[in-house]
Amino acid sequence: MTGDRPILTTAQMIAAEQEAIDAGTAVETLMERAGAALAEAAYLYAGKMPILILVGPGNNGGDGYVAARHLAKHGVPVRIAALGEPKSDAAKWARDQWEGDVETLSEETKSAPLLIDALFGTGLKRGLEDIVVLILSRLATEAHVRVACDLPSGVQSDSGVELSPVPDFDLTVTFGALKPCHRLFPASHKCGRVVLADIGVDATSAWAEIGQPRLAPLKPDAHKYSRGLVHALAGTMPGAIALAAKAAARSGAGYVRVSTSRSIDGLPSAIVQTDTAEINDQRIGCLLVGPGMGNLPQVLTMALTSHVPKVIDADGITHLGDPERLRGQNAIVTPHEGEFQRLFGRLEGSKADRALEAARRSGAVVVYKGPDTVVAADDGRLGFALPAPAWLASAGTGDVLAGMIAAMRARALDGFEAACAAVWLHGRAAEIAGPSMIADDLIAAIPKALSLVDA
Ligand SMILES: NC(=O)C1=CN([C@@H]2O[C@H](COP(=O)(O)OP(=O)(O)OC[C@H]3O[C@@H](n4cnc5c(N)ncnc54)[C@H](O)[C@@H]3O)[C@@H](O)[C@H]2O)[C@@H](O)CC1
Ligand SMILES: [K+]
Repeated sequence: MTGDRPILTTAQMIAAEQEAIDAGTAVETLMERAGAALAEAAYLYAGKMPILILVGPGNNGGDGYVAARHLAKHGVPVRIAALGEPKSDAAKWARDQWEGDVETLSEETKSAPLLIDALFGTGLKRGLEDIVVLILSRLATEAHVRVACDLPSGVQSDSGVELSPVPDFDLTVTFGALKPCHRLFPASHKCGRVVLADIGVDATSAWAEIGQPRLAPLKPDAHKYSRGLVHALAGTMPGAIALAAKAAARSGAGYVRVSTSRSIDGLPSAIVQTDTAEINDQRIGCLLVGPGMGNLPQVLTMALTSHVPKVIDADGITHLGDPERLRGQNAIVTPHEGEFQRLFGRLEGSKADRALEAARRSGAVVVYKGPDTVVAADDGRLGFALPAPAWLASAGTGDVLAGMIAAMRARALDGFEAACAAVWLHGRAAEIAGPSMIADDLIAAIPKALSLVDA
């Protein structure tokens, strides 16, 4: 995912910051850049409106003091309300640079049209005290625009979990790199727009946001097999495999074939229906099993005898039973939460940790679906999807995703890249299809989503 925006844990962020400090950049310089970026982003977003900045005791609060100084230069009234005195040297430095008053944050604190939350960032250790939650919630409700410094206070940076209730923000300005909480639910849906400011810290990681895929353009001498043959195995519910097969075809597979014991109505004539399995055909770029498979575990067992790359979805996952069956299968599995727990049990850690552990245990690429889909590979790569539209939660959209992944895999992307490309395109197709879409409309929107990537 070269070029995609890296996502750093708190430990990685501290290490990156330390590297910059060791190379000669003072921590105050980093804070100055962060606070200036926060001020600029807030000003560009909200314009000239009176501001209240809430500052905490750590460096997140330090960023808030710096931002106040920069915003005051624009001639807007800026007030600061502090939750305690600054504790770190850098935050004390930032406090000393601020020439205005500092109020004590309390139930009496008056709101302002623009609220900037610089209470806590990556250093949050526990939930906010109840009284602070209440004050923050009131001030957020009374503001017209809410901006979070680095991340909303109350959010645990590495997991996206809310350690205490968090209001909705319009904008989050983060520094150096995205953090897992910007892309993991529920925090991902509280951040609003996320602006990433460069503060001169070198951020590299095997974790990244899933960005726009780079698909090789079609070669002039392309033929149907070079574009990829997707072979789908039907089961008891043909509607689901029909959706997946159509999605594969619309995603650019050169040839889509469905093995089925009875004719499936409504499949385009371009999708070939066959009553033989043909799973050992060496031309197959990707085998697709699971959507609508129903209670026919023998279909999965047969698929697992084939050596071609495969996507295993839905009932296929349910019937796997043991993740070890995936080892050596060159497989991509696409569980939602319930299927994930059935296959891998209740794993520890954040969704990112769980996805990676599942990939290590199975050797498969794991597309762990939800409002915060992540894609994990057993070599440690982890992709975080952009927040997907909520209207994707409807019947058949998972079958469509499985078909899209199969098409990307069949065009010879590696399993991880194929899954990331399909997840990105699926999200964009959903945006194009709009709030009242059904799974069929999502398929119809795939060509427009593909045109965004110029493939
Ligand atoms: N890592 C980096 O490269 C940079 C980080 N910066 C800022 O620094 C922030 C991290 O700063 P810190 O590590 O000082 O952490 P924070 O500012 O998030 O807070 C840490 C302080 O809050 C206290 N604390 C934690 N949870 C609490 C709770 N629930 N109630 C009361 N007190 C609590 C801690 O004891 C500590 O004193 C980032 O979020 C970012 O805003 C920027 O200044 C620029 C550079
Ligand atoms: K904050």
